[in-house]
Amino acid sequence: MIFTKSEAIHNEALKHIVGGVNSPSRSYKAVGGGAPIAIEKAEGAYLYDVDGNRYIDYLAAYGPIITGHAHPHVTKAIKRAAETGVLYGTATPHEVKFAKMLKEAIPSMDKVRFVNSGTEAVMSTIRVARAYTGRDKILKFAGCYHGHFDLVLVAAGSGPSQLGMPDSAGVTKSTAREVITVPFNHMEDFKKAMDTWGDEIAAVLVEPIVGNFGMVEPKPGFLEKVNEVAHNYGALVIYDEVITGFRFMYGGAQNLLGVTPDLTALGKIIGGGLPIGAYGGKQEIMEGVAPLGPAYQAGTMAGNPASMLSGIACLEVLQGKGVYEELDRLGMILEQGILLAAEKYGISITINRIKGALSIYFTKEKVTNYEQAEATDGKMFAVFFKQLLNEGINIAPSKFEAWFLTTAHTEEDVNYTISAVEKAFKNMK
Ligand SMILES: Cc1ncc(COP(=O)(O)O)c(C=O)c1O
Ligand SMILES: N[C@H](C=O)CCC(=O)O
Repeated sequence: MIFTKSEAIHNEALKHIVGGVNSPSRSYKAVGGGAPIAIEKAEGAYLYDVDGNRYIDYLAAYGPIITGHAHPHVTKAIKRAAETGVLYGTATPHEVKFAKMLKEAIPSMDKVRFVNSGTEAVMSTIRVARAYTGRDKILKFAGCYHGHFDLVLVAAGSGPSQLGMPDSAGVTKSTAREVITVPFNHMEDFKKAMDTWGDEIAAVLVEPIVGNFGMVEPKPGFLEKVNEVAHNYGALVIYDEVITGFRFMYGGAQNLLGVTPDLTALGKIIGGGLPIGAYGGKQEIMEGVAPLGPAYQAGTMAGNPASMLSGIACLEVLQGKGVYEELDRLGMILEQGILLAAEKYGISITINRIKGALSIYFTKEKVTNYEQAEATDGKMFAVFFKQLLNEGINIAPSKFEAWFLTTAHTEEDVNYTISAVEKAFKNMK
């Protein structure tokens, strides 16, 4: 494959955009460097770069594109928004319709608020939890990524970990002191931390199914116990469902797992590809938000009609019969095909898959927490990434990010992908 034009664009980007990328996760630094592919257009399961190469896309823009690129129903909604004015700074019927849809899908949210990103959604839940409890500290789990505001850039997974900087510079020591970090899936450490700081903790923040050091499920009973212990100490529980919301079923991971938080943060999928975030929770907690309560949170672009209409359209597609069953079915074919290929060429891998989302770790060991994910072979991953790219398969340039199937992927796409993986493993053995 030739990447000449992508390289030229990257060289130009380096002169004008920090690191040549608008989010560090997009850089190829963790996979040996090089120019990220520059995309000209996308349709369905495919990306087309400026050099004329086509890729089967499992990045899905880090998750939001669950209906595939330029899905006609979503595109129609975005066109409608463009034609009727994209921002009014007033109330709209769309935001009410969408809020109702979210509440019906995720019943733990009595009231919601729209914001513009997952970062904002999580940040707001923390402010609301602090306002409600009158406490300052939060507890998070190592390797979980919750956006790029100061408080959660401590032991963060995803992009920060990919670049070897889970604790960002620029976060003050006093901010870092407000965050307690414990390993995911480790109840003893969690209990110990709560016994020590429980009375000062406003909220326990958790990705109920982790998506930022690969896909990692909670051990049976873990989240139930987190709820019990947190509530015993008067702390709230916040689920960051920015990745997991509407990923595995119509609703959140909380619906799938049958555990309920006090507050939920959403993003990604609910915007149908346009910028969005939302948060919600129990009425008495949410009514602490301005203008009803003392916790201030605002936004010029919040609830903008384009994101609302796009999000509604995306959820309408996801309401279709058999959508999630098909994502699961294709996910299973992909998982089994890759495992067989690995066995054939003696490559040690572990796959964590939940329905249509999966991660491939270069290790023989199980991966249930961040430490284990970090210990997996990054060099092997880097080679794998480049091999796949050359075969026309686009995944995230990081061993910590997941593969996402979309409603646009076909069995043919998946079978082609398996053959590309097989070729890659053959070259890597
Ligand atoms: C679980 C989780 N929370 C929060 C965020 C932040 O969302 P955004 O990038 O939209 O600010 C992300 C991804 O970036 C995420 O994966
Ligand atoms: N893993 C992150 C979110 O899920 C990736 C998004 C980004 O950092 O740009």
